[in-house]
Amino acid sequence: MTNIKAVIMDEAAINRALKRIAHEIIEHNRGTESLALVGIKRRGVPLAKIISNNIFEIESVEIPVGVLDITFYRDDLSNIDPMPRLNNTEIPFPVIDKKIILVDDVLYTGRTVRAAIDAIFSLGRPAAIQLAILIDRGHRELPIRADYVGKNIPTSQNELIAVNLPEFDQKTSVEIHDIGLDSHD
Ligand SMILES: O=P(O)(O)OC[C@H]1O[C@H](OP(=O)(O)OP(=O)(O)O)[C@H](O)[C@@H]1O
Ligand SMILES: O=c1cc[nH]c(=O)[nH]1
Repeated sequence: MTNIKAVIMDEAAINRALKRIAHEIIEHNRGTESLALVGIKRRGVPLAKIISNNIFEIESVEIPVGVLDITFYRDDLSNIDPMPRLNNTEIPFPVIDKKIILVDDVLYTGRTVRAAIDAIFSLGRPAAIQLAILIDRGHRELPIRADYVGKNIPTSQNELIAVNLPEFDQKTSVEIHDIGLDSHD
């Protein structure tokens, strides 16, 4: 059971961050040439679509959105493989020579993003891969960093970041939860 400790971003704050990220992507890449977005399921997908819509509002250019489904592979009900694996890919464009912007809701250990980078390279050689994240909560276990960050939220290991989006959660917010690991200290 987790307890909500605080609401860190409301809908307006999330929308502002995603508009800023759209501007930063355009600025960093000096336009939209060769850009493509890839959302990591589940919550990275609606975020990638919002960023694509925001870029359209700014530049009147449609940036394609692909989907990667990466989950922690379980070999039984108790053991979780330390490396997340690719389940499914819906990338409706060639990745060769594209500047791919990976999009996810939370960056934590970096293992999901590592699997996503592997998945992209298995499809071809992109010109570049960049990373857009709504929340960077720290605790990286791999040398991975985001190029575009909605908000940095320093956390402890006994906290959890919950990104709520209407597609899955019937609300739009970012919450910090206590997962109660300290309850017996
Ligand atoms: O940096 P990492 O340690 O890999 O953690 C980050 C990942 O964890 C969450 O996914 P989750 O497996 O909870 O699935 P969800 O997107 O369906 O919430 C989140 O959406 C990221 O994809
Ligand atoms: O706090 C976390 C860590 C990984 N994934 C999440 O969605 N939240």
